[in-house]
Amino acid sequence: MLTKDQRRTILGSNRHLNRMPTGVIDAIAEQAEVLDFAKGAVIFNRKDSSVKCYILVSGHVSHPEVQAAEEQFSIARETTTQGQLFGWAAAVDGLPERIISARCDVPTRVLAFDGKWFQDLCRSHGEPGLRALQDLVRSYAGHERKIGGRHGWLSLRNVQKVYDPLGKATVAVDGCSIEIRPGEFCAIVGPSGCGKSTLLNAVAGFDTITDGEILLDGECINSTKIMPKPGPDRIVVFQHGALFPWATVLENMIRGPIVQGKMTKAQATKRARELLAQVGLSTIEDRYPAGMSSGMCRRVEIVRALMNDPRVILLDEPFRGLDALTKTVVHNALLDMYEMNRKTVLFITHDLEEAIYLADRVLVMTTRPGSIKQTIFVDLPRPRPTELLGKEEFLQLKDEAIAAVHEEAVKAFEAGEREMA
Ligand SMILES: Nc1ncnc2c1ncn2[C@@H]1O[C@H](COP(=O)(O)OP(=O)(O)OP(=O)(O)O)[C@@H](O)[C@H]1O
Repeated sequence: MLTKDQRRTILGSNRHLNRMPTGVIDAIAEQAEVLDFAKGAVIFNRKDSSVKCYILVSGHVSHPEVQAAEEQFSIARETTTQGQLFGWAAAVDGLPERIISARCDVPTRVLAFDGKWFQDLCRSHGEPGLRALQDLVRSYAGHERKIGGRHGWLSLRNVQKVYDPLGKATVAVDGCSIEIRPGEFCAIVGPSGCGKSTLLNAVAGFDTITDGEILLDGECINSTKIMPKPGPDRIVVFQHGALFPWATVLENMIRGPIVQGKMTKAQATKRARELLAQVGLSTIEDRYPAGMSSGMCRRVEIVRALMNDPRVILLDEPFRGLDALTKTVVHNALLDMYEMNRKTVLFITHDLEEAIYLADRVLVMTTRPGSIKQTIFVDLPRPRPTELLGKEEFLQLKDEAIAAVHEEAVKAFEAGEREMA
């Protein structure tokens, strides 16, 4: 069972509810029922006259009627993030017909409350409550982008990349499609050479693609028709540190936004200090990279990535080569940063344990030419304590990932043998 405090925390993680008067969250925490559904169960279907609202606690829910095109800015095809609200459509007066079904893809837990009661509750909190309810409806019903909602929707559609050095074509990636929702933490794993970095470089705008398209918040950022370019909306953190050795931590943090003309020195310094304080690094602002451990440097790089308020953070094996203990520290630093800022994260790694510990969803790639072979939904609640690494539910997901990657690694090895023969 969930305690009232736990319910409050989950409800408070919904940014719309969080903007309403605190009485709203308290009242829902009081009223809501905790419901558990098995894999495959239907929470409601579109013919239902149910007027319940649901908040996801854990699990994964699909809404099959939502079309890919609408998904871009409107109702989600999936409910995957803790605190996400669904099922509201039938409950809200005056909303255009948009009643969808909800089916559980994995065992799912929700907080359920009566929709009409919820509307009245918002009204009873007066004008601010009503306005917040209208915002909530508008944003979930298709105007999220127009009202300046959350950014960072990444769509890779049928992406292909053929490298052609000296005329010997290498098809690195083919038919690769991925949708990453704003604020989702998505990890990509796969055998060596399957095209992970190729995908990340294409999203970052460092390289072209030979077919398909990549969109960020609906805008095409890479296709055969446009020349991709990197931008401050996509920040990359690489395996090999990229701090300026001649600059202090603070100078490293503020340099980018100042050079790009995005902030004055005073603004950048203020922002940098806020971010360093958020992750407990205030005391090291005058240190130089050479005087810091590699783990500490990596933590600074992660917070530096937030300076420009990017839409997406791209991490290419950022922790490769760190020892196990340091990895634990940087993982927790990354999770803290993610909890506080909820940016869309695309994380590439060989380390399956790391992928599951950090991500909401782990995508396993096939051997080259790479495409998505399997999706592993990591329905483990956040925040994630280190003890989770030994828990049965964690180990099961890890086994699933190991089996999927191993199969592909064997194929890659056999293909390599054939190429050598
Ligand atoms: N610039 C390039 N020119 C030619 N081939 C390339 C180039 N970059 C990558 N490749 C090839 O494309 C394939 C995918 O490479 P990529 O680096 O994306 O794989 P990866 O999954 O990130 O590998 P790893 O896990 O080993 O880092 C590999 O066969 C690689 O040799």
